Amino acid sequence: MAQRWSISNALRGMFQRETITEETWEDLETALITADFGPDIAEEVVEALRADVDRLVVDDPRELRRMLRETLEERFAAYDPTLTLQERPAVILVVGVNGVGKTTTIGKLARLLASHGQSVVVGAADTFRAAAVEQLATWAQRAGVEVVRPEREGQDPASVAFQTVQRAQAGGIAMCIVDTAGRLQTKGGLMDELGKIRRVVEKLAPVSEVLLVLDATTGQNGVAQAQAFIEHAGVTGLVITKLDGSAKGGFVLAVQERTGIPIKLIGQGEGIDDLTGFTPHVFVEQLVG
Ligand SMILES: Nc1nc2c(ncn2[C@@H]2O[C@H](COP(=O)(O)OP(=O)(O)OP(=O)(O)O)[C@@H](O)[C@H]2O)c(=O)[nH]1
Repeated sequence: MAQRWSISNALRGMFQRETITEETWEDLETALITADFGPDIAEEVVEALRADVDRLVVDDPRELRRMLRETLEERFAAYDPTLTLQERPAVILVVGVNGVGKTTTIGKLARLLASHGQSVVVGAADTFRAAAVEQLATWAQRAGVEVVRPEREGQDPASVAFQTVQRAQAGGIAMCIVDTAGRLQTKGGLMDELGKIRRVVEKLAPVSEVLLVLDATTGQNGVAQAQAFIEHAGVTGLVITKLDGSAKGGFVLAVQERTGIPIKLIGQGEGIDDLTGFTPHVFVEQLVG
């Protein structure tokens, strides 16, 4: 089944024509803008392909499809999507605004790492809401990994993060994933708290990854969210969630290029197995069809 974010349907008419015409280019630009690549990237892609088509004297739209895949794949692959988890323990902080899917992503990631034979502990440094702690504990149980809870409601999140890393070190646990409370990128005090969590954790161990979770359905607004987190939390990778509910496959490229931070994981569903690494080749095959 075609992914909802695929632009293959939008491109269908274009590839059914016998030759490449002016309408072909208009259709392509519209398809790219509709998919939320943003006007700048859409224009750049169309211009680059136009130049190649002229230079190589191509007039078969099927050849243009192949060239479109290549151009997009090259742009997607300009960043390294590999998670850097060599430290022991490898500490991963997960940050983002409210409701983007942080806790769900942690459950899925814990499962993914555990299925590769890694021991994992997750820490509930979202101490504002008791329900958030329980939600994380439920995911940990599903993933078959340990959880460190706050000792009391409202405990300093940095101290829960600290205790989670201590637990990993004491138990020889390889991976330590810390959940943080959702926060609006405009709330300065809460953003500073992320810096504190990081500094406190670093007293024990280096932070291997700071993953910023972005909801694909928010589109270009996600870029503004990303900038503030990048400034305050030293983000090393992006996780794009809810792509299954989005028609905005182009957002993935736009956010990566505008922030300069690689996409490392993609969430496409609410189930525990609905998280994958980001593979530009596979993504573009599905995107262009
Ligand atoms: N369709 C879909 N839903 C998702 C995905 N990831 C998360 N969700 C849903 O998004 C909602 C919010 O997810 P949470 O994991 O609670 O989000 P959070 O960022 O931890 O939320 P706060 O702790 O309130 O900031 C839940 O209903 C999840 O099931 C995804 O990839 N696809």
